[in-house]
Amino acid sequence: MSKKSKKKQTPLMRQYFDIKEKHPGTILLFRVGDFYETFSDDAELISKELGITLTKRNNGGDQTPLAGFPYHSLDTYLPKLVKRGYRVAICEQTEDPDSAKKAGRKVVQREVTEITTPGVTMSEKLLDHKRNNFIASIHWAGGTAGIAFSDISTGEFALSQVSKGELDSMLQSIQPSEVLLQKKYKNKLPDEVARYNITYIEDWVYQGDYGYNLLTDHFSTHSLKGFGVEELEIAHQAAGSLLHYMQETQKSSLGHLRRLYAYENTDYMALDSSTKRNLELTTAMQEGGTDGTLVSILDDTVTAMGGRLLRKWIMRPLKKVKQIQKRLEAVDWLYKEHDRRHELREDLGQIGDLERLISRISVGRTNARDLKQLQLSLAQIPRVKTQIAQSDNELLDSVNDRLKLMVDVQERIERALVEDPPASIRDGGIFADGFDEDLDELRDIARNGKDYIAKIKNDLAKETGISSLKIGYNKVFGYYIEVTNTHKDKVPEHFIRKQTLVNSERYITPELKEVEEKVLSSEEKSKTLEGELFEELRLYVAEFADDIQQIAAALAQLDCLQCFAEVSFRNNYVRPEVNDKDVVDVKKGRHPVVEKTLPAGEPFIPNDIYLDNSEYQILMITGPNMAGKSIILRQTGLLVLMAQLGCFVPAKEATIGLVDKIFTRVGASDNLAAGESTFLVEMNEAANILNNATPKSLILLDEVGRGTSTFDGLSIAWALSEYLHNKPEVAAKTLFATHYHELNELESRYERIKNFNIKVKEHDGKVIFMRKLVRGGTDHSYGIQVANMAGLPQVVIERAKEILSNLESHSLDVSHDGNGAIKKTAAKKQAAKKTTQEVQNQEQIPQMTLFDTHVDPRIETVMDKLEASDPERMTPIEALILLSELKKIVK
Ligand SMILES: Nc1ncnc2c1ncn2[C@@H]1O[C@H](COP(=O)(O)OP(=O)(O)OP(=O)(O)O)[C@@H](O)[C@H]1O
Repeated sequence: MSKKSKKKQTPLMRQYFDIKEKHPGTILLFRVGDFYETFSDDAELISKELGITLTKRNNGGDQTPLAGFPYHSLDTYLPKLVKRGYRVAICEQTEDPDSAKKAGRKVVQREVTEITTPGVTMSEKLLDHKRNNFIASIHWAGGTAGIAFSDISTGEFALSQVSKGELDSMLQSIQPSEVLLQKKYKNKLPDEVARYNITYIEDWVYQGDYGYNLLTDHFSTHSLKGFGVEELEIAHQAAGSLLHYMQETQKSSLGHLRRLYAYENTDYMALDSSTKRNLELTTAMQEGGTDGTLVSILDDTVTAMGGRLLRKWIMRPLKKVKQIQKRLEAVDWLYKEHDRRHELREDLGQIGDLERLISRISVGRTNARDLKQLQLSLAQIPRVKTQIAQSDNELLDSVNDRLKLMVDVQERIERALVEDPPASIRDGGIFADGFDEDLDELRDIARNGKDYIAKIKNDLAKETGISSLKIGYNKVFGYYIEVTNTHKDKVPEHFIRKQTLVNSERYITPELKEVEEKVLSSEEKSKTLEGELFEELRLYVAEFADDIQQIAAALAQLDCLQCFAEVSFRNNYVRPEVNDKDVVDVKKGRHPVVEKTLPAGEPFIPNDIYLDNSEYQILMITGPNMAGKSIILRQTGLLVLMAQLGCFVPAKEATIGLVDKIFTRVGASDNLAAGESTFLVEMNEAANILNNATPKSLILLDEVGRGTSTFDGLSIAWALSEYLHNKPEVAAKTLFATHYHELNELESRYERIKNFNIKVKEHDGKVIFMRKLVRGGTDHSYGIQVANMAGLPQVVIERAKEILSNLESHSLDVSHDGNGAIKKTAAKKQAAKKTTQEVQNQEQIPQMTLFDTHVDPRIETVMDKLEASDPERMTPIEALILLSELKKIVK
């Protein structure tokens, strides 16, 4: 805005644009009387986003667009804007119009008091009580990313340094609602962060000692050694910039951010981002909600803190046998103690969200109800302690030790507040009678003002002997004493004459004025005093933020443990044996989610899985589409993961040799990252597995190679299996589900590869799924039968059968996927032959007669057409047209 145009503006608009300029990238809600107004571009934006009428306001001759809403609608509109990813600054009037007038100002002073952003908010309307709301900041140096994240609503603040490759998985665990980056990345956004809501910060915030100094200032420490994060220098910049941003937006001290901790990955099982997604731990792959996820089955926590911790646990299963056993033991005790567990659930259920309560209390965005809830929650602690006191269990004992009673805080709040305080801290009525003498007096005066004046009147009448003395009130003098002229001579000297009327005189006395002052302002004063007392109480409680945060952490842990016990009991899970050995042995295992979601009357068929590093390292699992291959794979992954969470598992018996990492690669069509080639995604994931697996890992490969031609895919799958078998450093336990029956050949060549299949029966041309994993390979796909069951037009099915039998009678061992689509084109034939040849030369695999070179050329054309078609997307008419085209070719 040029100076000239500034000159023309009205004072209010000038003030608006000045403040707006200081808060770039935010929507400025500008308080004008009882309204929050927006102008110019902001007005156009919010009118569109919130469906509010757009009007115009005179601005020094110009018309500026204007849109606003009443101040009491802030709670409705603010969350809407922030949920849509906007940052919103609230600009309040910081003085009343009278003071402005007295000071000769044309407009009242205004100030931005708070900025709410997707990642920095205390608003309950924006927060999900069972989820953290993290904001992260990232700083890259060389190949390392320093990352810091915080949830301002709970006081959590952590930092870490990871390789570029690990960053994606880390962000996946944290799922930040906002990511801070240096401005310099604006035009070259790194891939790992592209899908997040980015806020760009001035480059200097990430430079030099600024961040480090800001952190040490905030924590009042000389260094960060005490937090064990001194060495994480790259992450200091990230943590510093994050603190800078949070301070800027909150405009408060953030006293509840008490510690920094290093978010280390080494103590936890590694789950890369695709594994977290594929195993559907907290987010469903299809709709993105929680239905059908592991957390939807496991979460029966009864506190918000427990709910949030559970999500963190699920994203970071343990990797140390001792720690896992400790959790299992605690769960076991709670599992067996049914009565105690039920009572504990009741007691915990009465406890409010201590983490968020103390955060709000610390930053001052709170009210008396929060304090009351804190008190009532703390009052539950003795009951909780009693439930676990008898456990004689290491973990539960440690929880018990950390549950301090906080008697002083409780008593102070209890004494101070009324039973059911109001939501507002401005209107009084918060404090109990008897808590504060001055307040009692003020309330007494306000309540009994008239009695008080009457008493004074009686006292004065007695004192002066003027029985007709009256006390009256008018707006000019306030309270006054009226004495008729008859008694004028009895008026004592300390009466001050104010007015002479025909028959009487009016007086005041200092005592009367004092009382008047008290009566008239007692209500206002008592409100102000209550405000001060509240602030005092709030600050007193905020002093205990650290203790309360620790209690919250202990309660969250206890809640998760009882939740595992409850869920395990209800779902008939068993306690797994977790050890350091190299065997995963599950008897009658079930898929925790699928067993709950099958249609009524359809039982889940349990299966055994045995994996080790000496004989059963790679299980090659074949079976028709829909047989249950993917389910077996995922179920094994989830079972291992649950065991390492310290939860019981859906099985009859389970021994889990510790797994350091789980990798998954699921079928190409099951998971398509937008815009990326299916095959490329698949190969990236496969490469990641081969580069990072160890003999302690568990790999779940579902139809690797499906994204390319049969020969390429088969060759890759073959070579990959050999690599995992032959290379000792990566010889991980592997489940390999495949449609390539040719891979069954591997069993005879490699000692630790074993064939399994999921049994089906054929009856009247239909497939009956037995869902049983049995030893041995298969050589039949049943693809056409499954297509039939899926409702493909009969004419297509019949023709497909004809083509298949033709192909087979031509000894054309063409590999086809389960839907009958033939995977071969003339152009690819040469390349495919070459690939096979190369594989054969290098590895001397047995001769596979995949293609007969004496194929009728018409078949080639049919095959091309079929390959180009997608029966799943075809309408019956399109299928018929294709069929008649095919017929013409082979005529
Ligand atoms: N053990 C089981 N008990 C009962 N139902 C099962 C079982 N396993 C799988 N199912 C059912 O079969 C369906 C298909 O299973 P799944 O997706 O694992 O098949 P698939 O062999 O991987 O198929 P495709 O090769 O087409 O991907 C599941 O959605 C589930 O409803």
